[in-house]
Amino acid sequence: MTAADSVSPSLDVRGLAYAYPDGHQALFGVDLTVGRGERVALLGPNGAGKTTLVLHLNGILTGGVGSVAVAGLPVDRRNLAEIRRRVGIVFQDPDDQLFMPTVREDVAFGPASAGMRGAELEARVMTALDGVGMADFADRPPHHLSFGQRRRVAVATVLAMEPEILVLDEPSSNLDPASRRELADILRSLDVTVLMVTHDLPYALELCPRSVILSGGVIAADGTTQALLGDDELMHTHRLELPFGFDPRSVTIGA
Ligand SMILES: Nc1ncnc2c1ncn2[C@@H]1O[C@H](COP(=O)(O)OP(=O)(O)OP(=O)(O)O)[C@@H](O)[C@H]1O
Repeated sequence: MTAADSVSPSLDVRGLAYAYPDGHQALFGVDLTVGRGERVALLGPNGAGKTTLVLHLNGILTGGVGSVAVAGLPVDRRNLAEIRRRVGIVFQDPDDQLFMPTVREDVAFGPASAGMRGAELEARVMTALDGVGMADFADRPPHHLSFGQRRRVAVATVLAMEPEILVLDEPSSNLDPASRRELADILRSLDVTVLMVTHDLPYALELCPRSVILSGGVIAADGTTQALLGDDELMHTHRLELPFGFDPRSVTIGA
């Protein structure tokens, strides 16, 4: 297994342009660099190209113009196994990621597929489950857990691969306020680079010091989440709306 390059940024996207096979151009030259340990929210209206961008990060989509590198390693067909270890994507529906009889087996699946066995595997699984506060649930069937607990286990399945970057698609969706807060605390406690795609702007503000707005297939803004969400004209232009009465200056951002 290639060691991740410790000097390069976690993610380096340069000039990424992509048209779907039907000819629809979804990305028009995206540049995005995310440094080690940063937490960045990827914001933008429906159809902006956020999913298209994310699917390029681990090579699910390829064939566009430009380049994507993860910790210095270019995303291309020859590197896909290592890239998929480095880029952990947590999809919106945890049931897309949980399919084994027990939580432990689900979390073990990735590292075991990469050849890990025995005490090393068990330690890896328990560290990942501890990280999301689910160690006590290791022997439970995932389908007996609540939605919020299943989402945490889905995060653990990705953490067990010790990714360079954790990509979360709408992590707060369908969570009650307590689960939402608990997941935010967990994500803040992790020592990993985070890219979070979300329409939940208060959650972006709570978790991510930096945000990027993708709109019409281009990066329209990149700055502190507080500054972006506080810019009424920018928000209006890109169809981003804060909940009524929400003042982004009133939130203390967790570093
Ligand atoms: N398989 C596909 N074939 C053709 N066009 C597609 C395909 N998937 C997405 N698109 C188009 O590409 C554009 C970007 O879509 P994408 O799903 O990346 O947006 P998004 O920002 O993730 O939106 P949302 O917030 O609604 O999830 C949209 O215009 C969409 O219709």
